[in-house]
Amino acid sequence: MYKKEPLLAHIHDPNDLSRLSYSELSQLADEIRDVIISTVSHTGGHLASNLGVVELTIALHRVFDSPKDKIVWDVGHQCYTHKLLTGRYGEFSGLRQNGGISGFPKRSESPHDAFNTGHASTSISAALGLLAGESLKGGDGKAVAVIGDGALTGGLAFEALSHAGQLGLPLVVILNDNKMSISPNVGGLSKYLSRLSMKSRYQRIRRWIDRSVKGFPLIGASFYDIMVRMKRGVKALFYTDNFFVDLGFEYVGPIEGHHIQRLEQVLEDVKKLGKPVVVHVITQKGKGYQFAESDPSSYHGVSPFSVDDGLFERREAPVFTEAFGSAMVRKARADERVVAITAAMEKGTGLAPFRTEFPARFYDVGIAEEHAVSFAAGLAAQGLRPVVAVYSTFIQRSVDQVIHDVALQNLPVTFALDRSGFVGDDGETHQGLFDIALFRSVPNMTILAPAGAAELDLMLDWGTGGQGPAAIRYPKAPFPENTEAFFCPLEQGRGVFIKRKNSPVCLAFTGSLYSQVIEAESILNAEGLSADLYNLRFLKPLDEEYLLSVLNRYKTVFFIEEGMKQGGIGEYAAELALRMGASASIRILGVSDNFAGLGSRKQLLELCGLDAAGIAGSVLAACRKEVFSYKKAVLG
Ligand SMILES: Cc1ncc(C[n+]2csc(CCOP(=O)(O)OP(=O)(O)O)c2C)c(N)n1
Ligand SMILES: CC(=O)[C@@H](O)[C@H](O)COP(=O)(O)O
Ligand SMILES: [Mg+2]
Repeated sequence: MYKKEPLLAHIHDPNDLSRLSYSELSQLADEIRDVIISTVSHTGGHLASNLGVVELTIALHRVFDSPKDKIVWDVGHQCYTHKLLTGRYGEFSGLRQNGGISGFPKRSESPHDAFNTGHASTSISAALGLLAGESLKGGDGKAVAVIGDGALTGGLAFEALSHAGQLGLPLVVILNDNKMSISPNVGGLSKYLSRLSMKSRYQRIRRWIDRSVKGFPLIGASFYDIMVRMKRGVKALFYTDNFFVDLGFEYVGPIEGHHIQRLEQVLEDVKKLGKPVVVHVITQKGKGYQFAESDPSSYHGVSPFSVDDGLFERREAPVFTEAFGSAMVRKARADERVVAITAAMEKGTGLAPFRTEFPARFYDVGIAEEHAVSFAAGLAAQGLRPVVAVYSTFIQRSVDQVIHDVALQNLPVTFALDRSGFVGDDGETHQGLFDIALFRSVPNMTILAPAGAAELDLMLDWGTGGQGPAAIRYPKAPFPENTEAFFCPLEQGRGVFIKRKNSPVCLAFTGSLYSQVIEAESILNAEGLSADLYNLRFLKPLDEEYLLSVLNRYKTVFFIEEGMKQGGIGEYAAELALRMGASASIRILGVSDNFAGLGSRKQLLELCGLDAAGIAGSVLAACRKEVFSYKKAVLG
């Protein structure tokens, strides 16, 4: 059979697209899908979302003149085709790998990446800012925000739509509607978009009328009036309300999102409109890969898999998320006040079994973390015990709601902060390194860090049974085998010793680093040193007297935390030691004042000296230094 010359390798810049025919563009789309599927099957990544926007991305790059025109990708998890068309085909095999290219847009990577994204619902604000900036500078570059129906459920997107309607700048908002967030999209907005799709007939008629009126300029005022009246009549019939139009946008759509030529025609039209416009595009998530088409949720973000049968590589051990999910079901069985809330992360947070057993006590609020927290506060004020299950990185959205709506009223809301610490391949936008520092300063707040599943269970009891807010932080990692110490009842503000041999050195650690600390101790033993191991459990509040007694027992205490050093637990202990005159010298191992980038959790722990070898190395270096200064002082 005749084999077609591959095209993708010859696309170095979006301008190269202009010389391709529509049949070549269709071949290019197939090639792009093949590259995405085969690469992601090795690297992991966001498969289904990317497969859904191949044609849309090609059309956008043919119509708009990137990088002069700015295309902002919401969340950015669907930017793979964009990367392949903007000179990164050669680097694509390093997708999401340490030293490779990011799975999200990065301005540092390419001038075509107009704005960094990763968290949802920022694109309209950012694109509007880019456009306003261009206009102030007197330029004529355009701006496009590409936002999914899921990301549009976030409040920030609505704030931006409102402002854009007010400014009236010619912002193009592409609403990529595939009826899916990670799970099926939820809420009134999702239903509204479906209703809009059903009204597509109106749009066709409206355009036909517009064309007819424009086409007969000399036909006289009376005919024009009739047409305008007819247009109003049609509007009354098919188009009673359009949210976007009411905000000051033109609305076009819905348009089939896998037909490059048709997309292009519409985009060419809206480019010339000179006012804000929403282009409603219907796409299929997972398009072109049967397993992803039939189960887009499971193929949203994937680990490596086999292309032929769609099966994922087996994970070695159960992870904290699963321990949390099972614990939640047990708590709900025992206490009917327990309810669960997720902001569009039902699967990721392990709440699917809870939802199945307690559908009436489960709330998916959409990508709306701020609302999730204030909503939980309301439930708590009614005597319920809400648990907001949210990734550490996404609770950053809700700092004010945690302070203003929950902590100020001392309401018993439990925050289950999954993915606390390094999350790996999503990179800097998703690392969960700030929660300790963000919430340690909040009065009434309790922060807990389990080292294992049994401890997580105890902590969930503590949170749901307590009188005020509690955050439980745990990593994206397998949980270690339970040991006796994990079952010790919790005592407010105190940790628990995992090993205690009256060594001169103590390693005090946040739970997620349990395995690394245990292994570090073995390395130290092999070097002839021993260390006591203290699992902090509580990161706030701390029983100062007790902590002081711990500090006074050792020559050196290492505080080892999977989070930022600034505002962390070690910093607090150092201040306590100084204030109360503790004898121990304090060392802090944590993440220094920097954003942690791409790499697996293992690689990032290594990079920050928080893996077993790094921890042991720091202890050995400190002890050697201390022996050296002792020798110098005592022996001269
Ligand atoms: C603030 C925030 N919350 C949650 C997420 C996790 N998340 C990433 S993509 C996604 C679904 C997005 O749906 P949509 O915008 O419709 O894009 P699609 O994947 O359907 O193309 C979610 C919930 C996020 N990135 N940011
Ligand atoms: C893009 C995004 O924010 C999510 O899809 C995120 O990547 C999910 O992370 P996990 O794979 O850890 O659930
Ligand atoms: Mg969607």
